[in-house]
Amino acid sequence: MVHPEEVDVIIAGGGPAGCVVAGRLAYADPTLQVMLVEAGANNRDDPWVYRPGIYPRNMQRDGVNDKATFYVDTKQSSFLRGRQSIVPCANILGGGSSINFQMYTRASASDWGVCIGLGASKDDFKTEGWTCKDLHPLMKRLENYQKPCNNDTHGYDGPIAISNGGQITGLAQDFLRAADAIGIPFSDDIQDLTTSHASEIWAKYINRYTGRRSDAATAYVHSVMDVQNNLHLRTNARVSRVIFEGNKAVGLAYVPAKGRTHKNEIKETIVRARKYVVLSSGTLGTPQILERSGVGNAKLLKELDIKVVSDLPGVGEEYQDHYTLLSVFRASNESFTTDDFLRGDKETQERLFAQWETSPEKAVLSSNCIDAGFKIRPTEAELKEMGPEFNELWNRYFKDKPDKPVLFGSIVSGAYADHSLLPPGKYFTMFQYLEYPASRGKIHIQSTNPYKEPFFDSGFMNNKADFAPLRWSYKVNREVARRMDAFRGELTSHHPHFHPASPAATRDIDIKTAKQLLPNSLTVGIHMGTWHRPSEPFDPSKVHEDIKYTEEDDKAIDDWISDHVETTWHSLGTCAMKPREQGGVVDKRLSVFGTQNLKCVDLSICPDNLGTNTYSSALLVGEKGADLIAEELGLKIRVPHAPVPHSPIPSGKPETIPVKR
Ligand SMILES: Cc1cc2nc3c(=O)[nH]c(=O)nc-3n(C[C@H](O)[C@H](O)[C@H](O)COP(=O)(O)OP(=O)(O)OC[C@H]3O[C@@H](n4cnc5c(N)ncnc54)[C@H](O)[C@@H]3O)c2cc1C
Repeated sequence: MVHPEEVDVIIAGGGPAGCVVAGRLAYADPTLQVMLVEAGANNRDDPWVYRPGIYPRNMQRDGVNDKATFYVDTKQSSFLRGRQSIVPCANILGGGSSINFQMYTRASASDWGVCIGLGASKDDFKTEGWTCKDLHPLMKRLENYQKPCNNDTHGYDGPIAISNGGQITGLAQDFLRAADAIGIPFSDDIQDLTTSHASEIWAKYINRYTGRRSDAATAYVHSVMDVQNNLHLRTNARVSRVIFEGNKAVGLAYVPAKGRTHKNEIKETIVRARKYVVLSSGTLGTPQILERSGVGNAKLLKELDIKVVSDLPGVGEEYQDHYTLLSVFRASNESFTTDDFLRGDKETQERLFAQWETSPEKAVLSSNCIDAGFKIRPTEAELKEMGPEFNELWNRYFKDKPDKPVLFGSIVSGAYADHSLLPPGKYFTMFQYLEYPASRGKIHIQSTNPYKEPFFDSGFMNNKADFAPLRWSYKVNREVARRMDAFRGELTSHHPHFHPASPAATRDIDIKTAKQLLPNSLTVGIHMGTWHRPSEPFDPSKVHEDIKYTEEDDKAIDDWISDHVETTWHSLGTCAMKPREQGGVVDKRLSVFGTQNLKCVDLSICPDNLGTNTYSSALLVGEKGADLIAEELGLKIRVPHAPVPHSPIPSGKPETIPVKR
């Protein structure tokens, strides 16, 4: 079908937020013409999208798998000891929801504003209409929650499936018991918007009946395109700029996804929008489109010879993320882990792929094998050891907001690593996320050419306050790991390099486990001085003492943080919703200051960080944006949404949302 040259609403970027806006508006009124323009490929029926367990492959950067764009720090960072960090970002319909790790969490109530169950009034978004109380009905509207639950904060009729997936590994239960032993109690549900120090079986964006990933395009866009013909999808099309008449947005220009044209000419296609242009190209995409269109810091725009439509110095500033550290541990040979599958063992792969085809409702691949996790806050004693910079932040930001965790931790049943670099054996990985870093970065275009890389400064660790909680995080996670029954040592390459004589020095696989792994080896356990420091053999009744760290050990951890801290892929904040004079880019209705008919609807609008894996928040911002636009168009959002397609349904099970008509 030829695409229309004019529609009512055009949306740039098909990530979670863009898919919600496109799907909700199109479904609300079948006469409304809506177009969604996405730079990446269509995700529909792509088995490398919908099978949950293959998700690590999405981070392969091999020139074939182009489901992600990799943003690299333009300059070396002194805060990272001269390193340039890399932030992968989705480049496919569904955005992050098509490639992410599918971990389900939700932001704390005070991240938005005062909410049910939370005593004090805390309001990080500081914007009318955006308190947790305002947003809670929308949080419920998007969820098809498939776990047993003893609170009423979740939703059951929405298009996004949330469940435990096909299986929960034994390592998860082991982790929960060990976490409890160091003072992190188990809870049924820590995603109730207020719990900030407890552990749980960690839910996933996976449909428990079909075993498929619950991505936003399938839930919101394909569902509508299956039953109506007013939603026009254009994929492999990169939006270059907004078309303005004066300061009124009247359309979009897009170019082919790859700049391979003759003589590198820019071949733009223009689509006009009668009512709204919506930018949903994500935290790193949206500010670039705005700047190419003349919305941004006037000084920068003039330097690039771009006509200024609205002078907004905040565009591209205040980039935020969560910071990940991961430490890898040896697991007992009896443990179930995904290592053989990820390593490429043929028999294991054939078996697990076949299992997913025949029994997706209970298959290993119907899971991300990230089955348990916790949110934590430091104790008074721990705070004393965390230095003045973090204590200042604590007093200002965390102390009076008891619903805010400082860190998330979760266990992966396998090594989240390149298996070609690992010795044989089984592993588990401790993921650790700093939820509210004080550091900030920025992104700005360097050219009007949409194919030219922008200037990017992740800003990772450029505020000293972020070192202490990450150092604490490493220690806490190590204490949990050491107390697990499956623990068989530390993979020393994936830990800080402590002095070999330090009692804190890491110890690798114990000799008994190594001999089981390599029974015919002539070298297991040979004396090689400091090269070989095996763990003690496993003793189920051992009582553990916490490891003591010296100043020198702490310095080794800080260096390791600088060398290895990474993105959590949770970018937000570059087009903040706050007053214009404070660097704001959008108002409370998500309209871009100084323009007409132009909205930003994605995580770039967050004025402050959100303590969560951010898919839930991107969906929520999309739901809120859809409501605001629908209201202005005089429409009402229809619930439940169009039935989510799952065809071909592998097991013959019907869709999970029973649609009553
Ligand atoms: C590898 C990875 C793992 C993650 N793991 C989790 C997890 O386990 N749990 C969780 O909750 N969250 C996770 N996230 C985060 C979550 O997926 C994101 O926060 C969420 O997708 C952000 O939604 P968004 O709509 O703001 O933007 P995005 O998802 O970034 O979507 C933006 C879309 O716009 C498109 N685009 C960009 N520029 C243009 C342009 N010029 N023209 C047209 N289209 C454009 C992109 O291709 C993309 O599809 C992960 C993200 C990644 C990348």
